[in-house]
Amino acid sequence: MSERFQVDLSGMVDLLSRHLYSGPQVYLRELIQNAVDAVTARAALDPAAPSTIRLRTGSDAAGAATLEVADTGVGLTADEATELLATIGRSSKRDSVLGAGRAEFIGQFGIGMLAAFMVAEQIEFTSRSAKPGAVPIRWEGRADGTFDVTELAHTDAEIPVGTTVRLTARRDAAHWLANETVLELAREYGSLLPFDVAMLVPVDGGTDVWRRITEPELPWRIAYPSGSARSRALAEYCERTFGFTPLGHIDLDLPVAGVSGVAFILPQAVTPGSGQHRVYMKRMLLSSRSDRVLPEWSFFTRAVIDSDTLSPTASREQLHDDEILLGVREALGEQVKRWALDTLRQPSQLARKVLETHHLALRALALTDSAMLSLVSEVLPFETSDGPMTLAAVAEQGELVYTSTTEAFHRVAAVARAQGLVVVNAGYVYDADLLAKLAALPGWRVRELSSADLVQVLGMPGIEREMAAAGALSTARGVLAEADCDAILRSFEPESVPAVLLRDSEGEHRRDLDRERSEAPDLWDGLLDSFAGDTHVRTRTLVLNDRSPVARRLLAAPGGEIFDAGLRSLYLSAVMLAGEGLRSAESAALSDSLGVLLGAALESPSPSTELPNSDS
Ligand SMILES: Nc1ncnc2c1ncn2[C@@H]1O[C@H](COP(=O)(O)OP(=O)(O)OP(=O)(O)O)[C@@H](O)[C@H]1O
Repeated sequence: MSERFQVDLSGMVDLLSRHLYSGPQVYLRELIQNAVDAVTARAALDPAAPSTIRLRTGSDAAGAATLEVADTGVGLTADEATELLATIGRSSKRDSVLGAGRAEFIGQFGIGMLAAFMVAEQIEFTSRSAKPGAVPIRWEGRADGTFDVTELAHTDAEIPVGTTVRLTARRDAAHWLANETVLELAREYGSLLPFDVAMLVPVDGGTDVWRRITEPELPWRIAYPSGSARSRALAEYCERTFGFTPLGHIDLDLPVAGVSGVAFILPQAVTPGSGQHRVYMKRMLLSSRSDRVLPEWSFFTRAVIDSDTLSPTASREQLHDDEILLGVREALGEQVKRWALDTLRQPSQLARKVLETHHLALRALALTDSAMLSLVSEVLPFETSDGPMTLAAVAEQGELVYTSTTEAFHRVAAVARAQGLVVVNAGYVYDADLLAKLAALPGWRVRELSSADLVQVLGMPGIEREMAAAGALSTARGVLAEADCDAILRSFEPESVPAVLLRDSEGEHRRDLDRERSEAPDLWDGLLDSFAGDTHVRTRTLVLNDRSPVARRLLAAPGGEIFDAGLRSLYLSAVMLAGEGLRSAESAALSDSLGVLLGAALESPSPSTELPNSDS
């Protein structure tokens, strides 16, 4: 003879609460959802039937907390109660006979009732089925896995069609049935349900009043006299729901997939990857922190989405990651992009605020889409050596040259500016990738700055100056070799910058020198050799500025301790100017060099600092 599996109820409840649900609070969602499904099933049989759900907390004779959820739904006969309520995994909503119109139901797994045992010692159903002539019944189930069903001899008026589920709290879970907790949870899960759901709550003066939990219509579907009235109402809804006043909103609508909603634009910048959207399934909250319904780059919004078609996981707290979800995510992402393309190109206060606040998100978005990339190039200001400019404006002037690190940008910005060369700082997150993508678009000439670019724009000093400084430069190269740094002389604006440091990791400078040497007349050979004699390719080059009085004075000074200290000071301030920061040995070297310079200056005070002779 074949036997049936035995199920240990407390083991099942433990399994659900620890491994399936995020916590005991979901018990209320399951109860409300069963009531909603029952009301939906009755409406399918009789569209004129009442459809209300009422919640009421209290306590029993022994003082244990209780909660009643009463619905005017389809109800249960004694046989159905025995079969459906006491069989784990059995659901009327998958049944071809009982589940007429089943696509309308939220429940489907037949395990939701078990969630009530996470907080209840006992669950009691008092129900009258909508079937003609049905006798009211009471089903009592206990946490130890036992249950009773009794038929009641009550009149229709005493027990109308529908079901009242009454939970008696477990001693350690009474707080889950407290009035304010139930009210908060009911609002969280059920506020968008298309039914009249109300709860009895105490008000000042000791009386109880029925408070409606549900909003009359999906907030984004309500008709308003004007667009601005609608925007205001949606902003208020956002404040109630998310606790922030949005910069604006984006309507989301995918009728083919039964998906609609609204994405609110956050008033502050947020870090990428923090998608926390509210997802409703047939208008019952599924998740308040979903990152699946919109693409990752839409982290500058918080969306509220309702769906008829997406599938929940069994915990009903996540979306099933299937093809439909993938399609919905992509299509909703397209709607966000379309909004950005339409709104941000036109100058408006909203466009300005969104660009200012969410430029990072827009950069992330531009990486995924070439239309967005060209939008970003037209509207987002980037840091350039000529102040903030859009990439399109930079490109208008010719080739777009950029540095891929902020350090490199700082190293060259002042000098580039003075030579009229516009350099874009692409050192911030996403920017170098953006420029690389832009380079692949037709009509764009984009290139990373090489030190050859700068060496080219820095003017050569006159031949006499080269000759005069050759010895000092050679000494300087000897001193800087300790820092793996080369030294050259150029003449450039601004004269207030005595020296700049170029990073030359790929040896561009070396190639540059080779090229110059091959093109130079004989007269230059010796000079250039004095730079290039050492075959070791230095990683950096200190470019001394022949227009700077400081650099000129140094090059005119005799070699020795003071020359070395002056050169090291120039080198280390160029390192700092490049935004590299000093290592501890370098700080010590700077301090030593300044000590030498100060010492020399104090030992031989210049005539101008001498006090005037009192006799004269
Ligand atoms: N308020 C109610 N009115 C009428 N029938 C109910 C009610 N609550 C539960 N039932 C019946 O009990 C069955 C089991 O409910 P349960 O919540 O365990 O599963 P479900 O709602 O079918 O699926 P899910 O696990 O997805 O919630 C339901 O299918 C339904 O037939």
